Amino acid sequence: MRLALNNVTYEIKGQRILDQLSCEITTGITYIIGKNGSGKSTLLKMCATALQPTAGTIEYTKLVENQQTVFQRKSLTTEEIRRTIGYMPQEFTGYAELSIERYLQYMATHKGIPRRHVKNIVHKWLEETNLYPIRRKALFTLSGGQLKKVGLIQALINQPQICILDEPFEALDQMERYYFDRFLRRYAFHSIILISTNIVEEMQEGDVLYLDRGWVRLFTGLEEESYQQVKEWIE
Ligand SMILES: Nc1ncnc2c1ncn2[C@@H]1O[C@H](COP(=O)(O)OP(=O)(O)OP(=O)(O)O)[C@@H](O)[C@H]1O
Repeated sequence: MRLALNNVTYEIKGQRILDQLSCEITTGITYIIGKNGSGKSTLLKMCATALQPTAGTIEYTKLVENQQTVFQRKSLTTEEIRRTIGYMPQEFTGYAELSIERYLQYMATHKGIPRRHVKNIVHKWLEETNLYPIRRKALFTLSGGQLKKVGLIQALINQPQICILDEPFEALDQMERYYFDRFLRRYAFHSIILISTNIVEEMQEGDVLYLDRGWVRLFTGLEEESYQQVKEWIE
């Protein structure tokens, strides 16, 4: 799977938020970083097909084998992208009146997990993220960290090939961050994972897309030198 941004520009109310952004992103973790208001959430919404660029294109392609057994790149349609994506927006709320368990079972079914497996899969996630004891609480009664975990689970539950997570670790404690981070790291071998963050300490090895008025710098492998550089930009 490959994601290509080609001169992506986004304007709203006369303000240019992203200016001719171009880069290619493949499987693995890519951190989207930048100061407050630099356009991280806007970019992620566009990658999740929730917003359209004002100009330029966002293209997902995957390798498919044709009848002559030759591999070719095929562009995914919007429908195919939506079926392939797990997205957690920054302001995730889910269906506020549903309980955690009902909501996750609903999402798992909606995302195509066979009904006979749904209960077990949801049960496992609830146990592993310490949400099991409060599984019957309605989403609107949850704390910020509890809701964030539900948001992450719904995005990851069907192991999507594209995960788009907007500030996923905000409000999580150290152990919970560690749990999701370990999961994403394993998962990054076969999926594109986009994570926006303002916290450089959260970043592990990965690529970095730095948004600064349309400038883009992409690092492959986050080594000590690049890590320090990223810290300087953010501060
Ligand atoms: N609906 C809107 N109307 C007007 N301006 C908007 C709208 N949505 C976003 N913006 C502006 O676009 C810019 C980028 O917003 P965005 O939320 O993408 O930034 P961000 O990098 O995710 O910020 P943060 O780190 O604070 O979450 C901001 O200046 C914001 O005020």
